[in-house]
Amino acid sequence: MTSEPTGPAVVLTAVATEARIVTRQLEAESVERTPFWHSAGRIDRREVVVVRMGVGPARAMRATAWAIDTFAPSHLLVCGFAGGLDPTLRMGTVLQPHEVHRQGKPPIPLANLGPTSGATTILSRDELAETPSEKEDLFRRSGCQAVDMETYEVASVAAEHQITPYVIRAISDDAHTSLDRRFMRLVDSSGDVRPGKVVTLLLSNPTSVMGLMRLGRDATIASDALWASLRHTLERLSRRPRAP
Ligand SMILES: C[C@H]1O[C@@H](n2cnc3c(N)ncnc32)[C@H](O)[C@@H]1O
Repeated sequence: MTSEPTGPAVVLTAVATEARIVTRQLEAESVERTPFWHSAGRIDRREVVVVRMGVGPARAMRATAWAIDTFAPSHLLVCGFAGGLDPTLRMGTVLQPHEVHRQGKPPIPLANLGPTSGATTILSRDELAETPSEKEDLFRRSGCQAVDMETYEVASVAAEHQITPYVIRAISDDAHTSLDRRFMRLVDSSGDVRPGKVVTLLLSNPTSVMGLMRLGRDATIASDALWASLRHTLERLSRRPRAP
C-alpha cells in the first residue's frame, strides 16, 4: 500500500477549446504560459491543474513528462474531443475508454471508475481521421470506437511513472461527418485559435461560415457533455488514490 499522493489532479487537454471547458469551472489561482500553458486552482475544493498540451503525439509526450515531473499528480486525466469511428455513436457522446490502441504497438490499459457499460477502446494516430470512409476503414481495421491524437502517448509516458490515466473524451465529429482540414488550420500547434486565419478563410470562402457555425454547435454539445462527465469523475476520484 502506497501513501496517498498529495499533488493536484492534472487534467491534460490538447486545444484551447478543451482547456476552457475546465478552466471556466476553475477557481483559478494562476495562469502560466510556459513551457505549456497551464492554469492551477480548485474545483469543489480539490486542487486541479489544467494543462494545454497542443495537438498530436509529440506534444503529448513532452507535456505529460513535464506535468508529471512538475506536479507529482495524485491523478492524471485526459479530457477532450475525439472523432467517432463506431457509426452508432452520436455527437456529444462521452466515452471513458478502458484501453488505448496504436497501430503496431501493444494496447495500454486506462483507469476506470468501476464497471462501465461495455468496454470501449480508443485509437490514437498521428493525423486527423477526416472523412466518413476513412473512419469506416479505421473502425474495421482497429475495432476501436473512437479516434484521437494524444491518448496513446500520454498513457505510455504515464506508465513509465506507474500512473494509469483516466480518459474522458466526447465525440466532436461522428463517423458520418467530415472534418474540414481548413478548419483545423485555424488552430495553431499549441491549440490556440488564430483570428487572422479565420478572417482570411471567411473572406476567401464566405460559405465556410456555415461550416464554422456547425463546428461551433457541435463543439458546444460535446463541451457540455464533457464537463458533466469530468465533474462526476473528479468527485468520485476523491475517494481513490492515483489509479488501480
Ligand atoms: C482535434 C483534436 O481533437 C481530437 N480529435 C477530434 N476529432 C478527431 C478526429 N476525427 N481524428 C483525430 N483526432 C480527433 C484530437 O485528439 C485533436 O487533439
